[in-house]
Amino acid sequence: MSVKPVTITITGAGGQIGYALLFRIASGAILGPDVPVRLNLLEIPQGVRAAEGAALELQDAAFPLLHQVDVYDDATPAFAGSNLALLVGARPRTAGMERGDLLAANGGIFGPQGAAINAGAADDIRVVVVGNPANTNALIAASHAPDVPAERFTALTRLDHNRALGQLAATLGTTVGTLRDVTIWGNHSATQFPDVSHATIDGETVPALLAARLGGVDVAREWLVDTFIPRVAKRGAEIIEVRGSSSVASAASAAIDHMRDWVQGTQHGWTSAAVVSDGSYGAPEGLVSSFPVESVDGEWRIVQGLEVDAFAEHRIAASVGELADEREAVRSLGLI
Ligand SMILES: NC(=O)C1=CN([C@@H]2O[C@H](COP(=O)(O)OP(=O)(O)OC[C@H]3O[C@@H](n4cnc5c(N)ncnc54)[C@H](O)[C@@H]3O)[C@@H](O)[C@H]2O)C=CC1
Ligand SMILES: O=C([O-])CC(=O)C(=O)O
Repeated sequence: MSVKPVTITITGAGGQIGYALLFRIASGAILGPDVPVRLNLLEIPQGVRAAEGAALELQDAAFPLLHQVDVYDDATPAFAGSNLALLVGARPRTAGMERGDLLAANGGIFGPQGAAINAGAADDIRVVVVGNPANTNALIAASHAPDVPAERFTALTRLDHNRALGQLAATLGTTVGTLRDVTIWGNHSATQFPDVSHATIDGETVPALLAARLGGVDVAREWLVDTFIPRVAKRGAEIIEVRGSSSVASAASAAIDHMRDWVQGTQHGWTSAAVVSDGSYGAPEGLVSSFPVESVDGEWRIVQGLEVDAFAEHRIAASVGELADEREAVRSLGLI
C-alpha cells in the first residue's frame, strides 16, 4: 500500500540550520523509515539560490523517502497543504547581541508566515519555531493564525534540554540516554531555568548523585547554581564565541527531536518544549513558554503536579516575566 507523502515546510532552508536539517529529514529522521516526505523550502529572494543548490544535492543524495522538493520565495504556496513546518528563517544573533535585539528585526517575518499557515496549511499542521527570539516569534505566528488551534504553534527549547543532558552526563560520568525528567522552563534565552530537581538516573535522583559525585549537598547546589545553570543558559553565546557563528547542527538535531517526539510520542519520561501556556506553574496564559512536556496521541501535554520549591519558583517567574515583557514589546510594535 502506498503511503501519502507528508508535506514539510522549512523556512530559511538556504541557511546553515536549513542545510543541516534537510538531509536528515529526507532520510526519515522525523517520521521514520516508512513515511515519504515532500519538502517545501521557503527563502527570501537572496536565499533562493542557496535553497535551490540544496535541492539539487537532495536529488543527488537519492533518498528513497523523498518524493518532491520545491523552492519558494512566497509563503502562501510554501505553506499550502503543509503538515509540519519548521520556521528557521530569521536573522541569527551575532557577537554582542542579546536575543531581545532581534524582536523588531524578526517580528515582521512571523506574522505573514502565520497568516499563510492559516490560509493554506493542512488541518493537522504542527509548527516549531527555531528562529530567534523563538518563543515570541511563535506567539506572533499563532496570533496571525486564528483558525489554527494555538497549541499547534511551539518553539524550540529542546536544544537547551539536550545541552542540559550533555552537561549532566559529562559531570556524572554517564551517558545522556540514562537521564530522565530534566526540564527547561521559560524562555529560550539567558533567563531560562534548566531544572534537575526531578531528574533521575536509574531511579536515583540527580541532586543526590551530584552530591555523591561532587562532595556533598552544598557543593552540588553550588555547582548547579554557579556552573550548570549559566553554562546551559548561555551555551548559545559560548558556541558563538568558540565557533564564530551560532549553533547549527545541534540546533537542527534538536528541532528534529522536537518534531519526531511530537508526531511519534515521547517514550521515556518527559522532555522540554515551549508550548502555549494554559497558566500552569504561574506562566501567564497564552505565552509560549518552555515546560516539562510529554507527547501523547500527537499532542504536547504539560506535565502537571510537580513540586516547585522557592528557588525554582523565582527562576521560572523571572524567565516567564521576560516573555511577558517580550509580548508587551511586540504588542506595542503592532506585531500581535
Ligand atoms: N531556538 C534555538 O534553539 C536556536 C535558534 N537559532 C536561530 O535560528 C535562526 C537561523 O539560524 P541559521 O540557520 O544559523 O541562520 P542563517 O543566516 O544561516 O540562515 C537563515 C536563513 O533564513 C533566511 N531567511 C531570512 N528571512 C526569511 C524569511 N522571511 N523567510 C524565509 N527565509 C528567510 C535567510 O535568507 C537565511 O538563508 C536564527 O534566528 C538563529 O538565531 C539558532 C540556534 C538555536
Ligand atoms: O544563541 C543564539 O543566538 C543561537 C541560539 O539560539 C542557541 O544557540 O541557543
